[in-house]
Amino acid sequence: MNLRTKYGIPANSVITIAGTVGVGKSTMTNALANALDFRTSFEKVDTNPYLDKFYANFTRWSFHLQVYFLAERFKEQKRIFEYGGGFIQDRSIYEDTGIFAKMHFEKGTMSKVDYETYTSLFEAMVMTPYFPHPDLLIYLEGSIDDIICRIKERGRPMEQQTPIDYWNEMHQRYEDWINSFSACPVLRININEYDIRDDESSIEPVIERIANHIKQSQLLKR
Ligand SMILES: Nc1ncnc2c1ncn2[C@@H]1O[C@H](COP(=O)(O)OP(=O)(O)O)[C@@H](O)[C@H]1O
Ligand SMILES: Nc1ncnc2c1ncn2[C@H]1C[C@H](O)[C@@H](COP(=O)(O)O)O1
Repeated sequence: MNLRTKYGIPANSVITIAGTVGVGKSTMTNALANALDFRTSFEKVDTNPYLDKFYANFTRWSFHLQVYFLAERFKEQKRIFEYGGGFIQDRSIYEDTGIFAKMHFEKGTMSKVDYETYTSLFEAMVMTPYFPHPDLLIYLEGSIDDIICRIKERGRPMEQQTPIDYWNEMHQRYEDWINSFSACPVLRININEYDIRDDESSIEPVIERIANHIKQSQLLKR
């Protein structure tokens, strides 16, 4: 019996993993998909044509990058829908607007007109009754020091050259954002509560919590 069946997680569930850069979303996405026998939906970092340029010049490329991410995530949303669910998704679509676009607008690295154009596109595409929200958003949280260590350890050049203040600000914004997030049920997990890199079996308690959370949310919906 696999862990999905053992804990009664519906085969068509869609679980999205949220959290700041470097917190461990991709690692968790892989671990959960393997354990539950679900498909994965990843952000494509290496083939993103704007990401390097964006890190080199936020003001010049922030609008282009947001539109690119929005299109990519929307295509992924369609793919998930066409398969009928059964997916773990690395980063939610809500973070693009709630964290990144907002932060760049408020810091002055995205113009007001670009931000308004982007927001209206996002709302027209996502905030409609036809857009399927995930069954669960897992929010990974950890201390800024641990997260910065992970960003350094991963070693993406564009992120190494980015000032620490950028990651500090993002970390704070994530905390504020998740405290008022209500588009779908949320399970908060601290990165010190599991160790899937060195101990594969530590995924099982996480799965048990996911199952309980999905069950509770379904009861509340009735
Ligand atoms: N549970 C963990 N324990 C220790 N290191 C981890 C853990 N999860 C992820 N990492 C490491 O942290 C870095 C960032 O992880 P990643 O999953 O790529 O984060 P994200 O997708 O949130 O940006 C990687 O080097 C990864 O190996
Ligand atoms: N919407 C976004 N705006 C700006 N930058 C973004 C956005 N979504 C992801 N990113 C960046 C952040 C990281 O450098 C890479 C990949 O994110 P990760 O959290 O490591 O999966 O893309």
